[in-house]
Amino acid sequence: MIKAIVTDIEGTTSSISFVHDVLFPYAKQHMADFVRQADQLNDIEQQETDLQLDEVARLAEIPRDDIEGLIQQLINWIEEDKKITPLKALQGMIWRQGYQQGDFVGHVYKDAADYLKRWHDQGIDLYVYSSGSVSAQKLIFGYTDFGDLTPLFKGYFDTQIGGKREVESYRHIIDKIGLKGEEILFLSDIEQELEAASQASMKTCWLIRKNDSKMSIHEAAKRYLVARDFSEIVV
Ligand SMILES: CSCCC(=O)C(=O)COP(=O)(O)O
Ligand SMILES: [Mg+2]
Repeated sequence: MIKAIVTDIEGTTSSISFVHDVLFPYAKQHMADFVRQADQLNDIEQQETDLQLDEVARLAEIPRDDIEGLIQQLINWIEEDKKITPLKALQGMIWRQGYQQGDFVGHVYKDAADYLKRWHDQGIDLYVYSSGSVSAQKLIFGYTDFGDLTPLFKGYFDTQIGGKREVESYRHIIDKIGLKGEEILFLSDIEQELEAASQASMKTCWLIRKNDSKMSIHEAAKRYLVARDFSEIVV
């Protein structure tokens, strides 16, 4: 019996095009100003930005005072869709401004919003696991066409717990949730993520959305339980 569901975002609850055609370009467009004007942020945000830029400098082996070099590195990583924790944290801070100013709303498919509400009402614990930072996750679900969906979720996981294609990450998530792996259903559009979750003993379902997936549903169904949208997910 499924007692908890852990869902991916991009390609699962939300369209790939929203992430790639709205969020990533917005972060790319505003990254330089955000980093150059970090001294205008409040104290907590300034500290957070500083910590993340320290980490960018360390990972990219760029001198910490080479601000333009750091900005260029961050822009390159956005273009390459790198799932690097400090990049994801900075993107989340930039997107916060976009959501709060009404530049965009978080895209969530209607079937996802409907079934997340239904499962929540049935007493199933809901969690998110995405490469986007926890604060970016709260934003995309906080500013949707269906209102604020964050009260539906019991917890959020990002790459601080580990990469999404690593079995160990799912073992840590199982520990944190405190249920047996078999009692947790993981939803994703990426086969390598399903494989890692499955190896950690979670149940899985592969989302093959018409506009998001190039994979044929018949091919996918040979390897995993599949669903074209949340209404086809069996809990
Ligand atoms: C939290 S919304 C932005 C999603 C994001 O930055 C990303 O890289 C998508 O990763 P996911 O693990 O949700 O496929
Ligand atoms: Mg995904």
